[in-house]
Amino acid sequence: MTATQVVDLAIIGSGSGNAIPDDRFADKTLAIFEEGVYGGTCLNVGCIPTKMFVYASEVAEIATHGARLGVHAKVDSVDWPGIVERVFGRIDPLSQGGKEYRVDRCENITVYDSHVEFDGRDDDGRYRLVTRDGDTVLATEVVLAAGSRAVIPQVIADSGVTYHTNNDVMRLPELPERLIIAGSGYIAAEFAHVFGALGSHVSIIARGPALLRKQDADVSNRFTQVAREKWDVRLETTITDAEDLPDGGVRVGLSDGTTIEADVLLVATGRQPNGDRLNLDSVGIELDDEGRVRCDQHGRTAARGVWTLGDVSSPYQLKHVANHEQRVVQANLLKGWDATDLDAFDHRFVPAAVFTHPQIASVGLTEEEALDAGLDVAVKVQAYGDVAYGWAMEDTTGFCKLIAERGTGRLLGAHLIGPQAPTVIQPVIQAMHFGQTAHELARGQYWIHPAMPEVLENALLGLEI
Ligand SMILES: Cc1cc2nc3c(=O)[nH]c(=O)nc-3n(C[C@H](O)[C@H](O)[C@H](O)COP(=O)(O)OP(=O)(O)OC[C@H]3O[C@@H](n4cnc5c(N)ncnc54)[C@H](O)[C@@H]3O)c2cc1C
Ligand SMILES: NC(=O)c1ccc[n+]([C@@H]2O[C@H](COP(=O)([O-])OP(=O)(O)OC[C@H]3O[C@@H](n4cnc5c(N)ncnc54)[C@H](O)[C@@H]3O)[C@@H](O)[C@H]2O)c1
Repeated sequence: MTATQVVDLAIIGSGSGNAIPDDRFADKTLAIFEEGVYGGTCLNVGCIPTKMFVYASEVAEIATHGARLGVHAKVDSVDWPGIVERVFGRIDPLSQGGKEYRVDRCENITVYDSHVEFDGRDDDGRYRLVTRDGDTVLATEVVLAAGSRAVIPQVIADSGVTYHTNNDVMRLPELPERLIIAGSGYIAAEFAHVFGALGSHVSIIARGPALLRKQDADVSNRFTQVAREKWDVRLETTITDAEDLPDGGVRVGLSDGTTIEADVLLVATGRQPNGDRLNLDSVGIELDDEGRVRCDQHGRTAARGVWTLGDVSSPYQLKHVANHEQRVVQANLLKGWDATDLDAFDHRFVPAAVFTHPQIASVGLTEEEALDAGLDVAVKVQAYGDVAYGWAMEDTTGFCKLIAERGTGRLLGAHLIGPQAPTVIQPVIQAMHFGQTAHELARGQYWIHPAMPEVLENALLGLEI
């Protein structure tokens, strides 16, 4: 089909962007463009499937290490195709159903299964959007919700070696015996756990001196130490060359002169916003130095009527942030570009978690950031092993690190590594948002005994503020 359609609102990207149209948009005509799988990264190739794999790996990890609790269990076998089927047997119908809902049941919405780019504006000032399939849509307003994509280091791209990313590694036909992971951030840490716990031999190639270096230094160092005990971790090392092996598998050469052979190479070296593939110049929208679409706190770009949200523009590549920004932009679309009461992005206390093993969660400033900001800080590190539930688990590596301002007791940051860290941290996120001090959080409520959050309670009480 090639046609020209005129709409009130065009949305580029069906991830967080797909949540914008609701009943309040029933009187508007809309177009949604999606060049990939409907529903975007989180649903199809990101948060949700990865965590479904992580949970299976967690079960394997616990079984494998039961002996220290007196439970002698072992993992007899891993049914990788069965796990893949379980995960995508649930996810694929959700994606398909989401698309069918928009196509079949939303009369005011047209879905275009194609890459789209801007081609300036027409004489009436409407944005001209042209798809790769040859359709043209003229839109009064546009939302950029185009997300991000995996960055492939030049040396890997140029080598011609077969590599995988998060887009396809979860659909491998069989569990690889040996896996090489390039990168040492979120995705590397999560997939190392997924494949390592299920039985793959994992090699991580990290160019820096530690894994997860954006975390607080104590967390990054502890994680690196734990990781080195179970995976082949190569620090301060880069890939210098790579090739497919004649009988299958890959070989990579490293900067220290060694080589590694494996069945699969996974690239996890960061994600780049997709704004560079939208021909934004034609409508006067700029990217910042990190390649993100520039916008104000209300999600407005420099082009009147063009809004933006999520990975394509946000400083945080996280789904809960994309969802928040989507709600802000959705509200502002309804209020109108010039409204004086526009909603604003709230990026003050953005939490994040890495679902690796041990789990990691953080919110607020690292100790280094707090000191660099010139704050007078109190720091308390409390081991999971100091509280009753930690004893129950025989935990020896987990801890909770809190950073607060001396004098006021204002909570500045929390960094946890250990079982259920993403759940245990939530009271700190809440306290920071609602302005509760460390003392109020510690003593203004009950803490269930002897539950894991007691590690947080004890850390709060231990802060010398
Ligand atoms: C492996 C992995 C695990 C993750 N795990 C977590 C997690 O546990 N927790 C968390 O908070 N975050 C996680 N994230 C990050 C999270 O997935 C993203 O921050 C979030 O999905 C971004 O949403 P979005 O709506 O901005 O973009 P997306 O969901 O990526 O949607 C953008 C859509 O736009 C489409 N598109 C782009 N350009 C065009 C174009 N020109 N024309 C047509 N269509 C276009 C794309 O195909 C895509 O479907 C993870 C990411 C990855 C990769
Ligand atoms: N649990 C979660 O919330 C979750 C999970 C996965 C991904 N994500 C999001 O997706 C983003 C992307 O994940 P990611 O792990 O790809 O990125 P990342 O930014 O977390 O880590 C990128 C890693 O790649 C390394 N790197 C970058 N360029 C390199 C190069 N040329 N050669 C070698 N190493 C290189 C970096 O040093 C770093 O270790 C994350 O930043 C995060 O926001 C979130």
